[in-house]
Amino acid sequence: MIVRTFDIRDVALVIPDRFGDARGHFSETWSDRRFREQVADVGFVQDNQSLSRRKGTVRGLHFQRPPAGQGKLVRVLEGAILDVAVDVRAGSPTYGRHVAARLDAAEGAQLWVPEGFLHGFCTLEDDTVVAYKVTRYYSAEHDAGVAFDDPDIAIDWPVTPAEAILSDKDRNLPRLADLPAPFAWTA
Ligand SMILES: Cc1cn([C@H]2C[C@H](O)[C@@H](COP(=O)(O)OP(=O)(O)O[C@H]3O[C@@H](C)C(=O)[C@@H](O)[C@H]3O)O2)c(=O)[nH]c1=O
Repeated sequence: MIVRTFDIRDVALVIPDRFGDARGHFSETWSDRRFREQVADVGFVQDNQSLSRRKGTVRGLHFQRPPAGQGKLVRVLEGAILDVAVDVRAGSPTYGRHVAARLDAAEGAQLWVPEGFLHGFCTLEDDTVVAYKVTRYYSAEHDAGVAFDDPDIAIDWPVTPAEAILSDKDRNLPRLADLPAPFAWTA
């Protein structure tokens, strides 16, 4: 397993080993022991999966407010995404900055998005299936988000705001600066 780090502390790109043979390949996509030792000492309680039918679908930027904050380990089963994590930990030297990584089914790379980050993605192909493990259960009352095209965050999405396919909920999210407190984590 290869673990790549970024300028923003605690986010990581995880590339599991793949063992290929004449049939195809085999991969341990997550191991509790290895993940705790090499990436983050966290446990996961829920697995999520979404299908986005159209290329250019944007989901995000989402998070759950404390105390229901979630770390997410994101991977792609079919298709490809640009996956984004935005640091919103109060006091973090990289507050408001983000990392963006291409995740696709062909390579099998995963993005570790810790608690205290907004998360979102844009599909790069039709019929893209995203799967992710989360460290806390879904809580509708703590569910919150920030506009994917917030100019203060300035993510270089592969689609324009007019082209992006969004849920009604995501179309009406506030900017980070306008997010009602309390929302922040301490770095
Ligand atoms: C996220 C989630 C949603 N739901 C329900 C609520 C709603 O009726 C339906 C669709 O929810 P949403 O529109 O929020 O789904 P979606 O826009 O795909 O939300 C997801 O986006 C990505 C970027 C994330 O990071 C996730 O944590 C999650 O926020 O599924 C659950 O039952 N459990 C869950 O864990």
